[in-house]
Amino acid sequence: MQKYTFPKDFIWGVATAAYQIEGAHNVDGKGENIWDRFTSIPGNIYKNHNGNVACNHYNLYEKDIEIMEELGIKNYRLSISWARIFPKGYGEINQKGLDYYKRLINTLISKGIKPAVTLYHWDLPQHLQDMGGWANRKVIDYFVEYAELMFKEFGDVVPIWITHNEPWVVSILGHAWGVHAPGIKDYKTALQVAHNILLSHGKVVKLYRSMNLKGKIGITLNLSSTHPLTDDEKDVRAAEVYDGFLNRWFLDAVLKGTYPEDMVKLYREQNILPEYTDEDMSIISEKIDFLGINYYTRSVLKYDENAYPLKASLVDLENPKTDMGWEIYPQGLYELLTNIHHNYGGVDILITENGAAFNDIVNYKGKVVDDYRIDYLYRHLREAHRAISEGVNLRGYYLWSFLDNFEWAEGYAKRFGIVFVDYKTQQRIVKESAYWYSNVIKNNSLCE
Ligand SMILES: CO[C@H](O)c1c[n+]2c([nH]1)[C@H](O)[C@@H](O)[C@H](O)[C@H]2CO
Repeated sequence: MQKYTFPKDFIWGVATAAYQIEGAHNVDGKGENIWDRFTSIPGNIYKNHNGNVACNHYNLYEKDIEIMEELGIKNYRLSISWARIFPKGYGEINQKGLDYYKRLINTLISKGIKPAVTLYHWDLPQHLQDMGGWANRKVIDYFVEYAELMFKEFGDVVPIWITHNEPWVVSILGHAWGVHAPGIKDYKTALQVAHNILLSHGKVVKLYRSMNLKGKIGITLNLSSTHPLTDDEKDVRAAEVYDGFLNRWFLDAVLKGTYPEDMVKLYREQNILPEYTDEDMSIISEKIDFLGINYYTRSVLKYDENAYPLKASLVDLENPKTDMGWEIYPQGLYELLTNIHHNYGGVDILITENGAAFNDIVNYKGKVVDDYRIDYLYRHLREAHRAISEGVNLRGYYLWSFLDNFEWAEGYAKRFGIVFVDYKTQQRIVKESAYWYSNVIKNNSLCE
């Protein structure tokens, strides 16, 4: 039987995010955030679901951490809800919110589970949105103030920090396509938001360095290997442009301190280029300790004369898909990892999200036999191992997600968890994929 062993100190973890699991949306002094507001508007979310209760992790975190401990999970990526700490986004601190995260993080550490904290996973305090949100450069300063408090409170016990989760999703889905909070549909605003988020990232990295903290800090980008539908030069160009739009705009800014020239030219021609300075770019590219990558699927592109602003459209192929409709394409992870390794100086990489939604059911024995998810995870970890064997500095993998949770615009209709959540009873059922992953962690290897 073929065995694929990972490096000795490889980080095996699971991931979640505050708004998707905590619930307690207006409890203990938490301020309103943009997802509380966005989900309260009928029509925005599948069946008007919201995160008001979610997995009730705010109250059940000890039970959830016990499950992690039983599974031998030693690393947990979580996010902090900014509005629980600063209800208005700045100024007055909500001590009960701070105390919750102290309890949560101390419980993890007491169980030997290392936290990796995402400072921003999409849940901007609504008060800041009311002043323009990320399109307003002032919000950058408030993010730095929030980060500084988090570093002061938890900097000595949290070894891994992620400034932002997926600036592309925040900017494009939230400010160009309008399908995420705050529901704006304007590309110029979206690209200015992306820039301001990247600038806030760089400022927080500089702050972290100035505080002489001993952990590692990075940013998480959602990346996807891009493929032309055909070898027609128009399709090839469409894939290149989409690669610039999704991947290179962010990778080049963070790791090279420049925006890619082809995209600057395109955005300038479309009059959607953000305002920025050379100093901004220098700050944005402050050296990071790792690049976080969220990978789920590849992107196949075709030329489309009518597609604004890229003249490129995603193609939906008739290939095996997850419940999200995303093609299952494990080799795309290998392509991405090797491309980044070769094009961006061998930066250390953490896969901060990879996983799959499937239509899980609880069988007559009360079990969730999610073999499809095990197959997805196996195939992607196999590609990760291939990349490592070819020299890629891949240091860890956080599975998305520990719990079934609120899947943004899809509400609770999509289950990504390795632990099933019955939202009516809040009962947890450990899925077969969790036991499988527990073995991978224990053996630090994949077995065919
Ligand atoms: C194209 O997928 C994105 O990279 C992506 C997928 N996902 C994400 N980003 C977010 O970081 C999570 O909050 C989602 O729950 C998760 C599953 O949808």
